Amino acid sequence: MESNNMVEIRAAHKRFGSNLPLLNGLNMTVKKGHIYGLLGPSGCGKTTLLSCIVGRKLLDSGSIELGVFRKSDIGYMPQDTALFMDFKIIEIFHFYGTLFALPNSIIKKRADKLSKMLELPPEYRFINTLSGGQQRRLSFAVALLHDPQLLILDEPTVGVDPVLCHSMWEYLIHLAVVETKTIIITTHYIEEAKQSNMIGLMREGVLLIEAPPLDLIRGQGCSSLEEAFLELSRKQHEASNGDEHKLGMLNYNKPKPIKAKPPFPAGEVFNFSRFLAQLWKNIRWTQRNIPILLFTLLLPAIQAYLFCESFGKDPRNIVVGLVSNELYSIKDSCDDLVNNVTYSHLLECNVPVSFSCLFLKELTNKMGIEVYSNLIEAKEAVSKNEIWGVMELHRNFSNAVEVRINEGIQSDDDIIEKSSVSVWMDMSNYIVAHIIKKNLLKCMTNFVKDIVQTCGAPRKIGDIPVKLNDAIFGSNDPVFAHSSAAAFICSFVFYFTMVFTSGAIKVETLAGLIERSMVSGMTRFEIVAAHLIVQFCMMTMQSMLMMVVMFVIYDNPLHGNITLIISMVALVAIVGISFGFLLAEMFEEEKLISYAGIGITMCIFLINGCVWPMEGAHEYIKMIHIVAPIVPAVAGFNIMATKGFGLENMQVVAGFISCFVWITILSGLTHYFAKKKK
Ligand SMILES: Nc1ncnc2c1ncn2[C@@H]1O[C@H](COP(=O)(O)OP(=O)(O)OP(=O)(O)O)[C@@H](O)[C@H]1O
Repeated sequence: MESNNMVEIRAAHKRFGSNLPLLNGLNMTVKKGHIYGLLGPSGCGKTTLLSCIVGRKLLDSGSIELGVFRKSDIGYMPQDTALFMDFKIIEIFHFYGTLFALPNSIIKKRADKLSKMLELPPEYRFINTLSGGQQRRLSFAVALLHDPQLLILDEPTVGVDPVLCHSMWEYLIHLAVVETKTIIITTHYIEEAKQSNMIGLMREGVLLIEAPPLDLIRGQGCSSLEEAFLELSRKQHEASNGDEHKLGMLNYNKPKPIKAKPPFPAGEVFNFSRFLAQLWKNIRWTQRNIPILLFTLLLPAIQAYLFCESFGKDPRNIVVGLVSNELYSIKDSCDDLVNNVTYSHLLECNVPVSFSCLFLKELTNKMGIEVYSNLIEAKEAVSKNEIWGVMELHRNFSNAVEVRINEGIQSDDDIIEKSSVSVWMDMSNYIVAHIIKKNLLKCMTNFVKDIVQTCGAPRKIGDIPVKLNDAIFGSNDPVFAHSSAAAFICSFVFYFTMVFTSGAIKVETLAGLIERSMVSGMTRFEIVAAHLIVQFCMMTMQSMLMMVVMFVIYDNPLHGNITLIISMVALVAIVGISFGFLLAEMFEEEKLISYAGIGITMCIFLINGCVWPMEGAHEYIKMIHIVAPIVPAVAGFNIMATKGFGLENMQVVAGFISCFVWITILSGLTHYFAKKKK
C-alpha cells in the first residue's frame, strides 16, 4: 500500500446468499488527511462496504488495506444512532472511553469539548429524552471521543438542522486539515459532499468514479454533483451494453481474486476493563429497569405458586348423581335412618336399617353427591354437564348386599346384579374419570368393611386381597405434582434464561449497539461473558425464589444432595442461555426468536414427563427424549429429588452429561452462525 494512502480496497467482491453482488470488483483509494464522500443510491452497499472496512464484515474476495493497525485508531458512527437509551450522556462517554482504555480525566475533558462543539444537552440528561438530532450529534461525538486517525461516518447529518450540519462539516474539515485525520463519510445529501476532497460514486457494486468534486462536475460537463451522478449512471448503463470506455471509471490493475482477510489482525480475545465496561453497562440497564427486573424475578415464583396450588392435586368436590330405587327420597330418609340398626337374621348381627344410607355416607366423604329421584333425570343432568356421572342402587340393594356377604362365592347372578352399583359416567376427562373410579372403589370397600365390622368380623376381611405396604419411594397416596416438580422447574428455568438472553442480545443488536461496541474493540467473548454473568445472577435469584416456593413453602419432595440439584438447575440455565445466544444469532427478527423459543419449550414440555410419564410414549419419542435438550436433566433432577439418588445413578450422570453436550453444541452453532454472517 502506498504510504500516503489510508484505505486501499482492491477487487472487492461481496454478496449475501444468492442475492446480486453488492460489491462487484470494487476499487477504492482514500488518501491520508482527506475527506472522502462515498455517495450512491440507497441499498447500493455503502454501509456494507464501511462494515468491511471496520472489520465487521468480510469480503468474499479482494483486499482491504488500512493505514492504521488498531481498532482504537478508527472512529465509527453507524447509521443507527447505536446508543444505550437508558444511559445518561456522560455515561455513554464513559462506556466508550473505557472501551478505548482512556483515563477518566481524558474522557471528561474530551466529552466537555465535544459537547460544547456539538451543542449537546447537559451531561446528566438521559439519552432517551433527547431529540433525534441530538442523539445523532451525540453519536457523532462518541465516534470522535478517542481521537481516532480514521473516521468512518455513515450518514452523520441525517436529521441535523442546516446550521449544525454546517458546523459539523467545518469541524470535519478542521480535523482533516489541521489534525490530518482521514474521514470517510456517506450521505444522501449529495451537495454537502462537495466539501469533501474526494468523491466516490458507488453504483451496482463498483465505484463509477473517484475524483475531487469540482473535477467530477467539470469532467461530466455538469453544474452540480447530482447531475454528474446521473450522467455517470447513464453512462454505466450504456457501458453495460458493451462500451466499457464510456464509463470513465478508474482503471486499476485488477488483482487476482484472493481469499479476503480481515483488515485487522485478531486482537486480544479478553480484556478485563472492556469486560467490566460491558458488565457495568448490563448492570446499569438492569438498575434502570426496576419494574422489568421485579417482574422477571417474581414471575417464576408466582408460576411456582400457581403450579403448587393448581397442578397435580386430586380434583376435589367432583359432583356425581345418585339414584336409589330402595329409598325414593334417600336424603330425607337417611337423615332419619342414619343411626338406626336392625337385626339381620342372615348375618346374625345388628346392621344399618338401610345399606343405601351407609353407602351414601361413604360417598359423601369423598365426593359431592346430588340425589335424583329417577335415572332419566340424573342422566339428563350428566348430558347437560351438571354432574360427572350417575350411580343407581337397586330397590333390593340392602337385602342383596346382605345375601351376597352371607353367601359369598355361592351368590347367584341375580344377587350379584342387585347388590352392584350401576354407574354411567362422563368419561371426557381422563383424570376426573379416574378419580371418580378410584373414589367409588374406595367407598365400596369401606362400605363392605363397615358392615363386616358391625358384625364383629375383622375389617380387613372386607378389603380386596391386595396389601399395600409402605411405599419405598414417595407416599402411598402419591400426588401428581410431586413427580412433575422437577420438569416444571427445569422447563421454566430453561425458558426464562433463553428468552431473556436472546431478548437482551437482540435488543442490542437491532439498535446497532453490539456492532458499534465490537468496532470499538469489544470482542464477542467479552459481550457473551458479561451477559452470561448478569443472566446467571438473574437466573440464580429466579431459581432460588422458585425453589423456596416449591420446596420450602410447599412440600414437594427434595431428598437428594441439594448441591447436586442446584448444579443441575444451573446447567439447565446455561443450556437456556446458550439457546438464547443461538436464537439471537440465527434470527434477525424478534418475533421469529419468540416463535422459535416458545416452540422449543413447548416440545420440551411435552416430552419431559411433566405432562405425562414417558413410559407411555411411542418408541421414537422415547429416543428423542434421551437426546433432547434438558430432558435427561429433568429425569436426573426428578430422580434426585424424589428418590434421593446421586452420581451413582446413571440417569443423574446422563442429565449432567447431556447438559454439557448441549452447551458445547449450541456454543459451536452460535459461533458458526456468527462467522457466517460476516
Ligand atoms: N446481512 C445481510 N444479509 C442479507 N442482505 C443484507 C445484509 N446486510 C445488508 N444486506 C442488503 O444489502 C443491500 C445493501 O445494504 P446497505 O445497507 O449496505 O446499503 P446502503 O447503500 O448503505 O443503503 P442506504 O443508503 O439506504 O443506507 C440491502 O439490500 C440490504 O438489504
